[in-house]
Amino acid sequence: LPESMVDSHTDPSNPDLAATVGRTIGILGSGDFARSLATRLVYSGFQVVVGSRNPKRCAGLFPSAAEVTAQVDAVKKTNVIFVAVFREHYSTLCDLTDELAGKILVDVSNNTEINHHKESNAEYLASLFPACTVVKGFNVISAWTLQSGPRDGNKQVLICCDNQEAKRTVAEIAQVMGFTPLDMGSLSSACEIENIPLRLLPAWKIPVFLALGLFLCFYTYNFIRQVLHPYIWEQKNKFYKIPVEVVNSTLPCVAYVMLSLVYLPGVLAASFQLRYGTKYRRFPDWLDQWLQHRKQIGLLSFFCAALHAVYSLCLPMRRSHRYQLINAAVKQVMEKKTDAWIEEEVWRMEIYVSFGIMALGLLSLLAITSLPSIANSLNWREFSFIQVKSIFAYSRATHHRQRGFGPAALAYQWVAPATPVPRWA
Ligand SMILES: NC(=O)C1=CN([C@@H]2O[C@H](COP(=O)(O)OP(=O)(O)OC[C@H]3O[C@@H](n4cnc5c(N)ncnc54)[C@H](OP(=O)(O)O)[C@@H]3O)[C@@H](O)[C@H]2O)C=CC1
Ligand SMILES: [Cu+2]
Repeated sequence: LPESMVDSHTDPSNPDLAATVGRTIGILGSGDFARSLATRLVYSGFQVVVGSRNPKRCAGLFPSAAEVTAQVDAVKKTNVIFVAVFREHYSTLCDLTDELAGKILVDVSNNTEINHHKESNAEYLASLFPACTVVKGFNVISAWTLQSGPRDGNKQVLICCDNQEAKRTVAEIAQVMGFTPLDMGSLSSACEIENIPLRLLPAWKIPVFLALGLFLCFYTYNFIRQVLHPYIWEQKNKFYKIPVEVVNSTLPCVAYVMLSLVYLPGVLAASFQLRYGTKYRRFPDWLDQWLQHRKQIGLLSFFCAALHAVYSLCLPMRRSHRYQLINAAVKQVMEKKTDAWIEEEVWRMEIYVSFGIMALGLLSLLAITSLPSIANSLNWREFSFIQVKSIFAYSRATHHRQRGFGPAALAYQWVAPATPVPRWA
């Protein structure tokens, strides 16, 4: 598992950090990424020298504090060089082999397809320049993020390299730029790091399929009950219920089951830990996976509940509802009844609607506090106050505090992962 490099470097008075500022950093290439990187580095207090094949043409595009020169000159002036060039053009840099010898090259490149090439871009660069130390990093950061400054949800820079010293240097640069460096180990992890920006919402795949599956099951059940059964046994045509009413009775079922699936793995994890008497034993893989998907499952549950609320609000807008109302009124007139008020029914509905609104309110609170930017602004007690006490009895919560971060605390968290996973995952 990735080990965060932050802890040992967070101290701003750290002499290593102070030494990085004011240092010269080189960039090869003058494209979007190079420009954003140069801007960020200049803001962060570094000297920047950009090496371009055509320095005159692109000098105006860079901040004035950055020096734009020929590739050879730029390389000579610094020991750390970001290669902001596509993989396809790495070989054109071979003219610089002598000047580059002994320096740190940072490979920031991405691919257009997962596992497109046999070896990762970084390993390819390392094979072209055996006398250099290649560090993989920054590819998970977009040019836009670089330019606008690191934001909460997108702060981590994954770094890997075979040389500890070089990795440390690049990690320090990332830190001065306001990012959170994350040590991903040796250069052989580069392939994994290069695949990250290409994955489409990896954490959402299982939860989305789960939600769809549940929806399908409940929809079929509700369809049989509300439409098919009356049709077969009473010859009543209720097919108009398919688009709204059946969907509306399906959504809360999905929301409830999903919400219980958010809390169930915590309980299982707690029993697992109690059974083995330790929290230092790994959970089985399926449980680990499940624990890590709780946030997405919870948010999908909220999504279904929110849709259910909108559908419910729209129920009286339908023409079918209007006809039913008129028919009932006509029927009542024919029966010469003047008052249709049934006290019990009225109370049932009032309470029913009120509870529904409150449940949705609580669920929104859970969903909002599970967003990283908000969860980060709460401390552990505040977080558990909202996540735990808004739902469970206070006695359970005091029980957690005695157990610290042990099994019981785990049981009721919605989002905190059992194992440290990178934020972007
Ligand atoms: N754009 C983004 O958001 C991100 C980009 N990256 C990576 O950064 C790298 C650069 O991307 P980006 O800046 O967007 O690309 P651009 O096409 O905008 O820039 C590429 C630059 O490469 C330089 N270059 C050097 N040698 C050659 C050559 N032989 N043929 C063509 N160009 C050459 C050129 O600069 P000059 O003419 O001055 O020599 C050119 O400006 C890529 O590897 C990309 O995967 C990674 C993360 C995000
Ligand atoms: Cu409801």
